[in-house]
Amino acid sequence: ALPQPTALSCGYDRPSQSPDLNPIEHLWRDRKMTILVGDSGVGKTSLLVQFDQGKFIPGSFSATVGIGFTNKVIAVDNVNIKLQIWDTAGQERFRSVTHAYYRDAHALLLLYDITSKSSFDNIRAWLTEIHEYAESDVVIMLLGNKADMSSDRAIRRDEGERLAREYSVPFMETSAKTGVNVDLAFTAVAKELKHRAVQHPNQPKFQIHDYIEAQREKSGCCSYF
Ligand SMILES: Nc1nc2c(ncn2[C@@H]2O[C@H](COP(=O)(O)OP(=O)(O)OP(=O)(O)O)[C@@H](O)[C@H]2O)c(=O)[nH]1
Repeated sequence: ALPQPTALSCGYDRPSQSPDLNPIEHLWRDRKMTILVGDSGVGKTSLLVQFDQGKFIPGSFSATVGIGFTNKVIAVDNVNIKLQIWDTAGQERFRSVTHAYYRDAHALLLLYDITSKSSFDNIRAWLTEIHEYAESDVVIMLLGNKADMSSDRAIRRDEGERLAREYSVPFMETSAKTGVNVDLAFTAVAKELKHRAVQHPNQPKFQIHDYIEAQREKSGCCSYF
């Protein structure tokens, strides 16, 4: 049995699949499980707090213990997509706990810290784990967090882009502190999940790239590829 959620917990009900519901109603009922993963300290909890509450709590770093989740509803083309976002502990000693959740994940946001070379170098190992434990059609997005700390940057943007391209996953740099690209990252995931569930349930496709591109053209906002 999976351990109960700890921090951020606000109740968990499994999606129910009633045959007399149309696909849109199923979407409303279903919660799309999205998991934040990456080394300890890259900013997973901070990213979720910024997305959920629109704030950044500076100060001392307190590592997540175990795993917890929060629910968010994102309107995508008049359909409400419920994301159940799980914040995992990056520390090695909790790794076996988080592996158990990969299998049920619809989406994974994989973070590194642009000021930490080791967190970037470990992305390949994270991707290996994801491919081992998660479903093959899981939506994966690579995020280079702490984009506000450009003076301490250890990983150039193009290095992040290159790695993402190598694994065919979308990429952007985010800042949990300033909020840059935070909403966009979660919205892009929600759009992709809606696209897969409603329009092409059997043909997963990274429409997410197109969406990010369109947003960039509209606002000039985003660091992406
Ligand atoms: N400047 C800056 N600091 C950040 C950002 N995101 C997180 N931090 C800081 O980095 C430290 C670690 O952030 P957390 O969100 O706790 O990291 P985590 O990935 O959840 O760590 P674990 O729970 O151990 O896996 C904290 O001191 C945060 O304030 C960011 O975008 N910019």
